[in-house]
Amino acid sequence: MTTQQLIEQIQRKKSFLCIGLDVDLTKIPEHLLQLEDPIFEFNKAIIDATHDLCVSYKPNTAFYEAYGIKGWQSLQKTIQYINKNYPEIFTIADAKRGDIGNTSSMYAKAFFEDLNFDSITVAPYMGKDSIEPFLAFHEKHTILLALTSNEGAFDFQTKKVEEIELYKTVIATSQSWHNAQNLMYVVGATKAEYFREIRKLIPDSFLLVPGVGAQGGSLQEVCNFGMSKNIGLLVNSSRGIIYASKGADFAEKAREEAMKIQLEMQDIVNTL
Ligand SMILES: O=c1ccn([C@@H]2O[C@H](COP(=O)(O)O)[C@@H](O)[C@H]2O)c(=O)[nH]1
Repeated sequence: MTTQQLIEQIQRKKSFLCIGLDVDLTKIPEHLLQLEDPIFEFNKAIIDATHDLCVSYKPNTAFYEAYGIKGWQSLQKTIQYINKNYPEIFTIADAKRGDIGNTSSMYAKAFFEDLNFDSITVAPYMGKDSIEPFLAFHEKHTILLALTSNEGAFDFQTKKVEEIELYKTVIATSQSWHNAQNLMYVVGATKAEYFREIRKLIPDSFLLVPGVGAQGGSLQEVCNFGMSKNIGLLVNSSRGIIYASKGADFAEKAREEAMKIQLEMQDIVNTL
């Protein structure tokens, strides 16, 4: 998917919501556990109930890898279901990969070609040659961890190296890499006060923003400091939406939670 197609979808739906599909079998309704593939059935119901309110789904691969080969099959069925039924949706494999070049090429093939995701999250720690294999893919997007939502982000990411905070060096340096136009960045909603500085470096890049909902980040603050002229944000909530109810009404309740966020986003989009 091109960035322009993503922007058009945001304008059409008046939403920049990304719903995280982080399926934990201990948290889903019990009646689903009797089915052949409970993870896929859960995702399918959530997707059918929310696809018009969001522009993106983000399965975190850990929640699938944890269930071995069956988990990978559920992930594959989920992405195929989205691509077939809701092709306008921007899909994110939250896999946080990155390795020496030839290994990164294989990760890129796995997620972009075999699974056919639109994007993948990657860790910048191994540098340029670990990320450029992902950037080489046409109409695919590589989402670099810049300033993450967790407390541990302060251990390294905000530390200064030669007077500059590491997350700023990651952002500025990565902009010089080949095909840097295919980069997006992860910035946590819990770090809203940093968005103004980040926008000075990358005024137009898309930011994936996890951390509203269960982690307590504020959508309004993120938008105040982080919005670009084309919105430029994909704000993610996972647990806050998909686990709104453990009963038979789980999909309906997930829709209600997604709609609360989308209505807030609609007001924000309308002010542009
Ligand atoms: O900085 C980061 C990077 C990734 N995540 C991931 O996003 C979701 C958030 O889930 P919630 O349930 O809405 O808290 C999850 O998959 C994280 O691994 C993040 O939270 N922060």
